[in-house]
Amino acid sequence: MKVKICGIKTVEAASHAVEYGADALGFVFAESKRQITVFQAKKIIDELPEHVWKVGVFVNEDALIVKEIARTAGLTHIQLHGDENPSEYETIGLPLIRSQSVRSQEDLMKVETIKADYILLDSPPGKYRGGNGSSFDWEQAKLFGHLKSNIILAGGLNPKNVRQAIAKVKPIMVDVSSGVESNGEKDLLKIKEFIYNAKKSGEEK
Ligand SMILES: O=C(O)c1ccccc1N[C@@H]1O[C@H](COP(=O)(O)O)[C@@H](O)[C@H]1O
Repeated sequence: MKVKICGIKTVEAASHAVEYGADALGFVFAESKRQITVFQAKKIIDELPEHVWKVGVFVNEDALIVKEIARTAGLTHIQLHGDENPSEYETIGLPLIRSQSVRSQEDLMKVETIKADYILLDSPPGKYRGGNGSSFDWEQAKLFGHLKSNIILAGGLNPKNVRQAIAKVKPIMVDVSSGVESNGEKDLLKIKEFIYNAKKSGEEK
């Protein structure tokens, strides 16, 4: 099971997450309490090992701006978390992760039409387009990861529920932001516990 820790804002949180086994780190360039600048992201990314995915999270940002941010910061993956058409971002030349809110089976049927390298299942937007700490009914997406091999599960995950979520949906990767924070900041113990619990639930894909 692969793990992405999103909303990274410090070298300390990034380096500990990698030490605990994170496969991917997310840097939010969209409107969010976790938003960082391209230069803050670059400073962190410059310290990271090559194998770790450096994922830029964007909401309805112009493709040329995304490309420039990706080049400057050293991103390896682009997460589109708004209403974007992924085909407009293909020329960036990086793997694309497209979010899909899950309210119903109809939402899951839309996944078939999305042309992206990875599909990220998330709860519907709250105050921000993502990172709101609320989960959707995983029963809706039961065993969806067995139907498609590129599913990332997100939305309200935390160290206590991640194993149950993985068992239900069978994703290739889990993604968390709010669930590994205390008082609005990344909590190193929660990050460690989340990664341990996710990796322990097996299902290497
Ligand atoms: O993390 C954010 O602040 C954020 C802001 C805007 C778009 C996406 C964002 N993060 C993504 O949201 C989901 C769910 O996060 P949470 O665990 O429920 O807080 C996840 O995919 C993050 O990558």
